Amino acid sequence: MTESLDNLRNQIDALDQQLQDLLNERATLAHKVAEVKIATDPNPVFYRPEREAQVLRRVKERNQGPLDGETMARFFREIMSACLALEQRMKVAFLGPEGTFTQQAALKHFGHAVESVPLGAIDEVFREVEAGAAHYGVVPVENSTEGVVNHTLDTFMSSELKICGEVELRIHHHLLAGKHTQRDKVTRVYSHQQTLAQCRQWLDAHMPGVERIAVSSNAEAARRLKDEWNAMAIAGEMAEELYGLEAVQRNIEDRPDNTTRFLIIGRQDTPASGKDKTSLMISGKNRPGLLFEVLAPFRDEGINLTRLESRPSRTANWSYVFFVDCEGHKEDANLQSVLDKLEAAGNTIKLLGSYPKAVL
Ligand SMILES: O=C(O)C(=O)C[C@]1(C(=O)O)C=C[C@@H](O)C=C1
Repeated sequence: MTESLDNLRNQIDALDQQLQDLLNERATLAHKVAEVKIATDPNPVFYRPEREAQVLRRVKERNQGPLDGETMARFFREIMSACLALEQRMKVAFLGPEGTFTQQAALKHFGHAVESVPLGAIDEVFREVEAGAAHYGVVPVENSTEGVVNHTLDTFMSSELKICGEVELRIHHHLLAGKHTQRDKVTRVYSHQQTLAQCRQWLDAHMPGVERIAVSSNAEAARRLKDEWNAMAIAGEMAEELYGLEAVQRNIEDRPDNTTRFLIIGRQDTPASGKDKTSLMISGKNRPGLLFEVLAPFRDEGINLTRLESRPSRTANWSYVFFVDCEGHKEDANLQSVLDKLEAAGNTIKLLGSYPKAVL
């Protein structure tokens, strides 16, 4: 016999009560953790990315369903976010304005119990964290279609901040119209230059005569539709909602798996979480075989590289620095050995940080 609706709802009510009690019990423990941190450290660090990554990984591993592991991890993401806010409310600077994908990435990584602060440029995000005006910052670093965000890599050259996390976000772009847009008279489309590039084929096919105008962010593109009747914007859902726009066509990105990676930047090193990545900047004297020599120790130690980029060094023309991402933590013996070998060969190494691999 099927159970009555009332009976099932009574059972849900009882479980909700238990869940609520347990959540508050957990929050009380997090509060005690904060007291221990304050008592044992003159500069206590409340946000612990390595611990959060371990908790989220465990949630996914032990999950039995029917809810899937990803969904369950998102619940725990928010639970820890709220617990952390009881210890200290995090101020997280991001590449704004409100409604950017970077803000979406910040909330995906930290949960919603943080204060997110929009800033106008990538280097402003770095400076805000360096000055201690924000605890952490979030900046884009690469897109699966368009490649690296040069400005972010270049800013690391002049910053002592550490990478303490990464976030990946599936990026969907929508063609948006404002309340006043006359859809048959559109002569221009606004978006960030990276977005225009990610939608190039779609725009060629569907809006061939329309001028593409690059602006500072997708959110800025969306904002402009407020006072323009013959323009459209390309932006994501967050900007669409924030600026009250209407989607004319959804998901116009050329590649359906279009993904952007973001970095979390902070002032502290992050201990090992068990599944980590390390980012390095390596420069050496320009000579035949330099790149080969730089890469050989990684091969010898069996360390997998996940990214390799070269950028002008900005110290002399035609000299370059290599940005290398690899698996492992800087405290791992084999990575230590790579760093020793590279230094012994006269290269300059800047450790940009070891941090947990993205979990969500
Ligand atoms: O374990 C800690 O250090 C905590 O502060 C607790 C907790 C949690 O809620 O589990 C909260 C914030 C930290 O970023 C990591 C974990």
